[in-house]
Amino acid sequence: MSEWRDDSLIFEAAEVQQNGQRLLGPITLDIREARIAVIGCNGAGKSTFLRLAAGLVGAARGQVRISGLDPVKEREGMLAAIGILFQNPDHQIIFPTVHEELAFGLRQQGVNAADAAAQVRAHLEQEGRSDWHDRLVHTLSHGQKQWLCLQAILLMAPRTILLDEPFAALDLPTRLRLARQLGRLKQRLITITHDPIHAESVDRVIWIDRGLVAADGPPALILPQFHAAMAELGALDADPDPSA
Ligand SMILES: Nc1ncnc2c1ncn2[C@@H]1O[C@H](COP(=O)(O)OP(=O)(O)OP(=O)(O)O)[C@@H](O)[C@H]1O
Repeated sequence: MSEWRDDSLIFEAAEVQQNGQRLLGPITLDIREARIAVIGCNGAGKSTFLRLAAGLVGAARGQVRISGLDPVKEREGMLAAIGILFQNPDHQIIFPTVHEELAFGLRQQGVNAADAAAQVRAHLEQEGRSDWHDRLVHTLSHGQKQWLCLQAILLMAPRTILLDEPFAALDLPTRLRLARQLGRLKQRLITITHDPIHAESVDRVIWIDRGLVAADGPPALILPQFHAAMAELGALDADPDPSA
């Protein structure tokens, strides 16, 4: 990552709209830290924010620049710049077998078929899951599919990895293993998390509320405000009426 001259993620008054309705923004952020947590309530706009960063949705207004590139227009450049792990692995998986799924991203990055196959074998072996090579993806559990999707991204080694609640469906040993694996990575990680302990360990916390950045800064500053607001909401029997 350090060899790359510009690994910034810049959002300039960026807005996401759906059928003329604003889902997110305007958001203005300049992200250069290595470990970022994105926090907020259900429906706040966290996944939409990751999708905007990955170029899966375009900015209806304003702009997004990943390493200086427009993530919607520069799809090829994005393969090395950014990878995203969706909340639901079924939205991500394309191929019927584990080895095909793992090799796909590498092939997209221009690795030849033989080298991609060798890398996949070596990776599964290193993870102690060589027996998964020919497994049919539809026979995997939800958590196993999520693990597979993450391994596919790790094989591609993009400079920034976007993770939408990566631990949500994982059992404890896999979660601990994965946390260690992620902790060792040189890449930037931007993680949507509801886990307060994880959020405490990052360089920067971005709190999204009703499609806007409610607060942004070091965890020691942001998390006490966030937890106080969440405790207040949790004390109510229902969310406040947004139209009131
Ligand atoms: N394609 C869409 N069409 C209409 N509304 C959408 C669409 N995608 C998301 N939304 C709405 O945008 C808002 C933000 O959704 P988003 O998935 O980004 O929230 P989130 O913070 O990731 O929530 P959660 O923690 O529940 O995963 C929600 O109100 C959601 O209903």
